[in-house]
Amino acid sequence: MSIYPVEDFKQYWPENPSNLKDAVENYARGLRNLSTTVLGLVAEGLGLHQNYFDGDLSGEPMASHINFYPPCPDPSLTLGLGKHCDPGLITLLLQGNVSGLQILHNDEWIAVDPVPDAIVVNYGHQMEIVSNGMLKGVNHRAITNAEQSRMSIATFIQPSKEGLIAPAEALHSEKNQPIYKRFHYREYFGNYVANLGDKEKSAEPFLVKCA
Ligand SMILES: O=C(O)CCC(=O)C(=O)O
Ligand SMILES: [Fe+2]
Repeated sequence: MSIYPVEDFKQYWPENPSNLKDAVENYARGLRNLSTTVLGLVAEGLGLHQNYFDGDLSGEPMASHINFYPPCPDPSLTLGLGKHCDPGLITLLLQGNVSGLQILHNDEWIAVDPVPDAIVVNYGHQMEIVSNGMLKGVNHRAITNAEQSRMSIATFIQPSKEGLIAPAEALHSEKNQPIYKRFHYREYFGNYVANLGDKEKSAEPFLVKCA
């Protein structure tokens, strides 16, 4: 569901339970502040201006996916959510207290176990592109377990669809050429959906090819 800007979406949220709208509003505002803080710190860490990710680069309305994974009698037979990389800049993930998230690192799936009240920050694919490959959009998936159901809420911070994406100028040079061309996020996103979240296939048309 779309959660931010609150004024644009509050009218569409369910009326029941009666405290839901206020709870979602608090959550949405809190997550927006958190995302601004995190993106400011990441920008600084990359040597960019603290406001680099403000505006179009994080301008898409914030949407939350509420994922519910029922217990699965034989988890070896199915995944809760298959391997993918989130498309945007960062994803803020609340994963409750049941394990299930795994990230792919050096061809190995590694569990990211929940920490009480903590929010996981995953880099999305646009972060990799804007940082010209310095940061990596993380491939991840969710597994099921036989005993407990699991719920997670993933909130996506993404560029506006008409926003222009390109490696930040300060992060490439004569020696360190840009890996990606400039493109509109809309073009990427269409490709992402068509390729079911596959990073390499989604970015293929936007790669700078060496002659
Ligand atoms: O359930 C999880 O931990 C992961 C959810 C996720 O990756 C997503 O909604 O994009
Ligand atoms: Fe994801």
